[in-house]
Amino acid sequence: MCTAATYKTKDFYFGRTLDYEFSYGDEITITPRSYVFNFRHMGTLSGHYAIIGMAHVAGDYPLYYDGINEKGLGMAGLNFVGNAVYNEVEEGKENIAQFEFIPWILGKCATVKEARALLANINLVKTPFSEILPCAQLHWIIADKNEAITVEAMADGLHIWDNPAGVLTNNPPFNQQMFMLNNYMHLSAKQPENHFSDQLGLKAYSRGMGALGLPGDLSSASRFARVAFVRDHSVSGDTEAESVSQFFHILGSVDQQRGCCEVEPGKYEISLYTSCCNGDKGIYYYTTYENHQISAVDMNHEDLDGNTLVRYPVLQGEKIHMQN
Ligand SMILES: C[C@H](CCC(=O)NCCS(=O)(=O)O)[C@H]1CC[C@H]2[C@@H]3CC[C@@H]4C[C@H](O)CC[C@]4(C)[C@H]3C[C@H](O)[C@]12C
Repeated sequence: MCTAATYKTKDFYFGRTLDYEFSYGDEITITPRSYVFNFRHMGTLSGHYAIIGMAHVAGDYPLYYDGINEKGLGMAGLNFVGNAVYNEVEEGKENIAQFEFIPWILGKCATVKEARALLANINLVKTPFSEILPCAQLHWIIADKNEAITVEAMADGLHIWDNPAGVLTNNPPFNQQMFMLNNYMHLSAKQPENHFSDQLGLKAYSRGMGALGLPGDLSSASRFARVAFVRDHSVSGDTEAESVSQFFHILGSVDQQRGCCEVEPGKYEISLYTSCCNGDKGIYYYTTYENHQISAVDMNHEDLDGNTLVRYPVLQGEKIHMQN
């Protein structure tokens, strides 16, 4: 499972949790403007927007899971198992392999509006990256400071949904996730009033009862509702520290602890990392399951006109601030 969200204070923030039972070996990876992308069916692309994000680098190719570009456009791929369907190559279309989708959009588009235009002629194809890295079944969130969309390639075609909630999790398809939010329209951050009965002296005996019924489990639909509620009610100051802190609290509401989601005997899905990109400043913040201290890589500290990938390892290990 995974959860992605957008957030806005003074700046625009975008990030995700990556929940799985093992890591593919990821690095915070900056692709500078002159790095040459050799698209499988679309020729080469150099001279594109610079990108920073989390990627598994294979043979000098950045297989991005999530990231932002220098214009503040963000994109993340999340599991969509059983529903994602990719096509055969089609003459006259822009044929993009699933693993090329993030570089294609973030390399070429400055805004969601531009991404929508590029998506009009796209054909997401099933060409795998390699034999050992076959197609991942994903759907995507693409967002900037003004709006977000969800892209789902399914058996009945490519869906591009407006995403006013600014969140994405996994199954079921996005329109169903949005519909299920209707079930929670009575939830509130305020204390509830007794509409149940005027015969019974019911009262709020605890704080937080306005959101009683918000699902607390780890299922994709429950995480969708929970993070949508938390994000929508989030209050934060405008400073970078306050905003980043609040963003990690939003995604903290769907954090997965080892032991609660057993995927096979003795194997547990956990939140391997949580990211928070500042789209305006080009900074990639992250924490990991084993490292709650926020670490960060700033793309503007690198030469963005270069042609080789810049890679930083994910820092692990808890740093405990002993006070005596
Ligand atoms: C496992 C992750 C999703 C986690 C998730 O959602 N778990 C919920 C399970 S559940 O759905 O809730 O049951 C996904 C998210 C992004 C993926 C990479 C994308 C680039 C690249 C694409 C290539 O084609 C294959 C290798 C590749 C490195 C991919 C590996 C893996 O697939 C990644 C990490």
